Amino acid sequence: MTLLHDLAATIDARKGADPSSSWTAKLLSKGPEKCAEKFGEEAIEAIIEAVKGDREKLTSEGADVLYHFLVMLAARDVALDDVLNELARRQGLSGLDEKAARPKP
Ligand SMILES: N=c1c2ncn([C@@H]3O[C@H](COP(=O)(O)OP(=O)(O)OP(=O)(O)O)[C@@H](O)[C@H]3O)c2ncn1[C@@H]1O[C@H](COP(=O)(O)O)[C@@H](O)[C@H]1O
Repeated sequence: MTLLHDLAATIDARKGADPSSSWTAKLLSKGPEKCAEKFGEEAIEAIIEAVKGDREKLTSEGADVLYHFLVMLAARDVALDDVLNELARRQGLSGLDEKAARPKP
């Protein structure tokens, strides 16, 4: 189990929990659209710090992004392992080669 797996398990365990007891439960109770919106906000905050070049704030915002990404996945019942398996499938395949092999319109 990695830290991300532990966090995903904690997030899953918050499904249906009392929204007043946890931020995750509160966010999940608002539905997948709200979870996606929050992920988008966090991504934009990370982008701003990346553009500014503030490494410390980008690190902190990056953690927010990863956490809220996992919440967004959980809200749509997508398992972290499914995303990791997709990444594993792509391992060793150059992004440039993959793009060149796409069917031409
Ligand atoms: N990693 C996180 C994590 N990262 C960020 N957050 C919360 O995400 C919320 C949103 O952060 P913001 O700074 O955007 O807060 P905001 O109030 O929306 O700010 P504005 O948009 O209003 O400016 C805050 O309440 C943060 O505390 C997190 N909340 C929980 N976790 C993990 O999830 C676990 C379970 O948490 P609970 O569900 O709260 O028990 C925790 O033990 C942590 O491991």
